[in-house]
Amino acid sequence: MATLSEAYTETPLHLQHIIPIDFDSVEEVPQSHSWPQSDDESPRRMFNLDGDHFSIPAIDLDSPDAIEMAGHACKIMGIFQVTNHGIPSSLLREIESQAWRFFTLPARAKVKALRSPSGATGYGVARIAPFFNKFMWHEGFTMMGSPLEHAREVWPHGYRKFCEVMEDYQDKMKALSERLLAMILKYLGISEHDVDWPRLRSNACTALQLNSYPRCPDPGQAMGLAPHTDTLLLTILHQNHSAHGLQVHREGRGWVPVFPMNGALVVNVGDMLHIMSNAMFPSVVHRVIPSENTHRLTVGYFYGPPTDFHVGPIHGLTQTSGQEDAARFRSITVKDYVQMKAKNLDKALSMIRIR
Ligand SMILES: O=C(O)CCC(=O)C(=O)O
Ligand SMILES: [Fe+2]
Repeated sequence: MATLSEAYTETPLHLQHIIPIDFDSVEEVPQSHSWPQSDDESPRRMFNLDGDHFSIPAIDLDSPDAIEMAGHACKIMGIFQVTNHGIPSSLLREIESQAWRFFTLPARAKVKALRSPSGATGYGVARIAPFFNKFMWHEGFTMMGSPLEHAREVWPHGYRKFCEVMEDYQDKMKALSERLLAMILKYLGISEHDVDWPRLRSNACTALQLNSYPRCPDPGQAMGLAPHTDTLLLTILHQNHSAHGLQVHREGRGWVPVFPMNGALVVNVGDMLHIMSNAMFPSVVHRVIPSENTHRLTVGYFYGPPTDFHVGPIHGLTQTSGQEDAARFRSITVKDYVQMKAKNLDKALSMIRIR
């Protein structure tokens, strides 16, 4: 069976869409990174960190209402935060410090871990970069399992700790993803049999992404991460509590900030859960705005089914006879959907929509 990494080999990237600029060497936002101000998506037009006191629901996973609250949040917004999630705060601090250790290296050291043109792991610009004609104020490091090969290039004698932390974090995030997914299925009244749960879990596609948004001389002109939805089932994001920047798009309200909450992790619905829920859960559109004062680091963990798994509206949700419940998407393998998204970005969902 193909791995998630192999699903990306069909869409090789040019080096200009892999190597980030050397953020240490720029004193102003270069043309290549300056987003048009007339554009609807312009960061300046939408820049509004203080005006709106909207906040996404925070759910205590130990609470007896956690299932109901998580399901409801998926339905209403596609995003929520969780506390009492069981991830030790020491591990969150450690992963931040390892991410910091990597991103504060000089550019010539970071490129030793550069993603290969047809690869999915390693250091580089965001994978969505080729869909935009301006570059983002962002650099990332993607892992699928052990980062050993890349880490050894960067620190020939000091890679062990980095690898240990990244592997430990992925193990714990996998368990948390399974727990959250089981809660969500329960909320939907879906039995584990209906989604072939043991198979879904057995070879899950997962990825870990360290994100860095260096301090930006003019954040109003720059875009940290352009608007997108996440591809797999669920994303769990750790953002440092002092670092704002994540925004979600809300119908009728525009861009609203997701303020970090100390110790909480952000969970959002991705395209595959949107498809499986037959569009009951929105795949939340989100983006990141850089800051003038803070170098922001975040850690995203993406969880999805195995590459050969067929993703489609869950049978139990489409069984009733009413039009409302008829399947809205055709079913597609994870591998095909990942490739379709790599080639078409936000058009991918509509390409499998049948009503
Ligand atoms: O860094 C963030 O706040 C969001 C990251 C994100 O959306 C992603 O990695 O897909
Ligand atoms: Fe995302």
